[in-house]
Amino acid sequence: MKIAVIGTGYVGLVTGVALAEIGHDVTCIDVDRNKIAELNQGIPTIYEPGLGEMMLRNQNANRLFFTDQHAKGLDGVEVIYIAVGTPQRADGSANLQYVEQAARDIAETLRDSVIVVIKSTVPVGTNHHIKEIINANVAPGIRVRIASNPEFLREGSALRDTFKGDRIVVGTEDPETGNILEQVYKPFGIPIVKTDISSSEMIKYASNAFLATKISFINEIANLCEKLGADVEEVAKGMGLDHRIGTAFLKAGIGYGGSCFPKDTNALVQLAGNHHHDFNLLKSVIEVNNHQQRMLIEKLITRFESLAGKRVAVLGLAFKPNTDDLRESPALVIIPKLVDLGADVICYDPIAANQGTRWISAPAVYTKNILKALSGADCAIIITDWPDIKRMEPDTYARLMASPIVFDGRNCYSISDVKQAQIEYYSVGRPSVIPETIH
Ligand SMILES: NC(=O)C1=CN([C@@H]2O[C@H](COP(=O)(O)OP(=O)(O)OC[C@H]3O[C@@H](n4cnc5c(N)ncnc54)[C@H](O)[C@@H]3O)[C@@H](O)[C@H]2O)C=CC1
Ligand SMILES: O=C(O)[C@H]1O[C@H](OP(=O)(O)OP(=O)(O)OC[C@H]2O[C@@H](n3ccc(=O)[nH]c3=O)[C@H](O)[C@@H]2O)[C@H](O)[C@@H](O)[C@@H]1O
Repeated sequence: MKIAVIGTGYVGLVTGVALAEIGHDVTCIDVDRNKIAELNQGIPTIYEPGLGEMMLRNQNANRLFFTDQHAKGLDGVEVIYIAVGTPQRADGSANLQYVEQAARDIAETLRDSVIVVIKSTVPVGTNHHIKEIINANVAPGIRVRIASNPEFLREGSALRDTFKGDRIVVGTEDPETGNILEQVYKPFGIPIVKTDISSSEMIKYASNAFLATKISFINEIANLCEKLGADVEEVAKGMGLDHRIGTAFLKAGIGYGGSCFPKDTNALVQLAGNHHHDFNLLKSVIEVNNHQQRMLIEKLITRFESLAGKRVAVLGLAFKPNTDDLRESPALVIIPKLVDLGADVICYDPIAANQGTRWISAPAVYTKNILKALSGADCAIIITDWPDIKRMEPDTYARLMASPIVFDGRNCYSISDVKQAQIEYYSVGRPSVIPETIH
């Protein structure tokens, strides 16, 4: 099938590449000329393991094209995906200006009837609003059908999530549109949930809000474990083995970040409020997360009388491993606060180090060399559980640092391993380790 994808951010690019990989003829359109130029040279504009090879293979097979010209990209297509951003407005609601603009661009360019699929995460009611915009601007006689098809991929495992996802959700106004999209997706062999448009839009927000709730729940349990002498890793394992609960998303830590959980939970609270529904549970989930992101700093302040002049190594900038994305990363809260408290901050990230100065204005040094970051440091803070950080022997901290005091926001090491290394260790929801010699 001939398909266009509007937007080549994370979702648009992965969607375009995956649809080409299963045999469709795909053109991705973006208004960002620099991105299109890079993509046309076979350079992926996001960091995602395996994406570059798949992209190039499909470009070489003439199944995948990139353009900044809507007229060229939309010519003769049967299905158009909208995958542009829906960032958060100051009041927490979703900013729909890019989706609305994409709808106007489509309407002004269309010459034939099509199905417009909204893949961007949008509040309930947006698909109907977008259909109205298109119908108001499209040439007479052109029939546009609309469909909601939310995306569930995770950054860093986007290809696996796309090719081996649990379900594909398709919300339509009529069964025929649902059947056509079912054909588009058939080669993936993933169960397809066909539903109405409003339910489909809500499935996306409810899923992200539920996952965020699981994380804030286990983080609250972790905070309680610290006070009561229990170990949250043991608790999560014991809970998760009950199939009704499940082990996924029960990893306690420094709080969730990223481009979606924070924005989508806020947008759902706003949407509820607009309909006179006070979503108290979700408001608490957000509050718990905001506190969790500051929790390591509180521990640091309790441990040190003053951070003035202390050399602090921050390990990890990205909001999670396998991405260079810093959006809503706890690093954005923690690093400026450390600088404020007078610390001399050096930050390590294997992939995102060169993004540091773009995102954080407070003065800090950024490096891709973990040994350089740790050498001579007075304490270390782990923000991202990158595999190389997790693989590092705990006694490396003792060997390299001026004083091996580690605040681990991701529970990277087992308590028994840490006890064998001569380091002082504070993690999340587990007993602290303070070697005899330090007492
Ligand atoms: N990033 C993620 O992992 C996931 C994101 N989502 C949702 O998918 C949507 C897209 O997210 P991202 O890919 O992260 O967005 P992004 O902000 O990284 O990229 C959006 C792209 O759209 C382009 N664009 C904006 N207006 C345009 C227009 N009128 N015509 C052509 N291109 C245009 C921009 O230049 C940009 O390249 C959002 O609603 C997000 O909530 C859903 C699941 C996962
Ligand atoms: O709508 C979206 O954009 C996407 O948001 C999340 O995906 P993503 O943000 O890429 O990453 P996750 O792996 O879900 O992690 C989000 C945050 O939660 C944290 N997390 C995750 C799991 C956990 O057990 N504990 C925990 O603290 C991670 O460290 C990270 O900061 C969802 O998992 C995707 O299904 C969804 O499509």
